Amino acid sequence: MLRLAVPNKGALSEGAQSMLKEAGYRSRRDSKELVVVDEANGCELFFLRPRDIAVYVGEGTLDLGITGRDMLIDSGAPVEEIMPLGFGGSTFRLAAAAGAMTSVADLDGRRIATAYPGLLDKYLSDQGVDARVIKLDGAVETAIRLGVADAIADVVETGTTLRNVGLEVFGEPIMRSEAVLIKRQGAPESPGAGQLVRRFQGVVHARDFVMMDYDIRAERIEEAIALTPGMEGPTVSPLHREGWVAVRAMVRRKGHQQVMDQLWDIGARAILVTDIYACRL
Ligand SMILES: Nc1ncnc2c1ncn2[C@@H]1O[C@H](COP(=O)(O)OP(=O)(O)OP(=O)(O)O)[C@@H](O)[C@H]1O
Ligand SMILES: O=P(O)(O)OC[C@H]1O[C@H](OP(=O)(O)OP(=O)(O)O)[C@H](O)[C@@H]1O
Ligand SMILES: [Mg+2]
Repeated sequence: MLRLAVPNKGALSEGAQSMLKEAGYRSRRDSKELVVVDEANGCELFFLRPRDIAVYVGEGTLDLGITGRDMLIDSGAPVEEIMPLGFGGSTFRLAAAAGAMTSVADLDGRRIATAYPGLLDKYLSDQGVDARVIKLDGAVETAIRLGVADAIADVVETGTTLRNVGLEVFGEPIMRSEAVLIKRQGAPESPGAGQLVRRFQGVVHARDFVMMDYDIRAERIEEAIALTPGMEGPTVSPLHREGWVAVRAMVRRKGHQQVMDQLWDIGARAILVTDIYACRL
């Protein structure tokens, strides 16, 4: 049976559960359920702290896991990313009191509080900065006010938490993260893993793309295909009306309104956009 680690709480938990549900796997009945056996799909789901997931997968006790890219790097565990999952996006950034610091070089000889010491240590040594890393468990933004640190390195999504305590980011983002599917480095493919990856890719594509249908005069078809090339190529079918064709193609959700404008400008009509419920490309 395929053994998969899923975040049990926190910022990645809901996204991971929706992804599993859309991919046809069983979900847990309540948040206290720690192991779910999905007989129909031949897999077992283990609900674990997101921070521990890379450790379990790195040890080889579990075949696959869903965690954050930042947590994966922070853990230092021997795991690799199979695919990004398109949710749980964040940046990992340095911050200090407004106006106090402008670049990473200002950190030399200073104290930096973080819940991600592995990730921060690696960054500081890459940058050649000698600073003291203070490891905290969370709510690190308060460490500056309480005099425990001069700067912090933390997850920033909307920036609201930083603003609320009068801190400002400085320097370039240390990294961009999102939820990722991971496996042990160099591990052979576990039975059932290929199917799970294809299903997850199907969910990611179904969210990223829309289906576009429209009618257009046959002589403008090449221009239309250039705008909506589809995957293997769009489906073009004859219309009952002489000289017209119907076109059907998958189009990226982002920017699909612009594509509709451009199709309209070359004479396309009855342009319809629909969500894709599921797909396998
Ligand atoms: N707004 C956000 N706040 C925190 N983490 C986020 C956010 N958006 C996405 N993430 C991602 O979620 C993961 C952190 O998850 P979570 O917050 O559950 O862990 P944690 O902070 O160690 O746990 P806890 O908050 O329960 O102590 C990271 O990969 C992070 O990049
Ligand atoms: O930029 P924002 O949208 O404000 O989000 C970022 C904040 O959210 C996370 O905290 P979390 O709620 O996980 O608490 P924690 O610090 O205890 O982990 C993170 O550590 C930041 O504090
Ligand atoms: Mg957190």
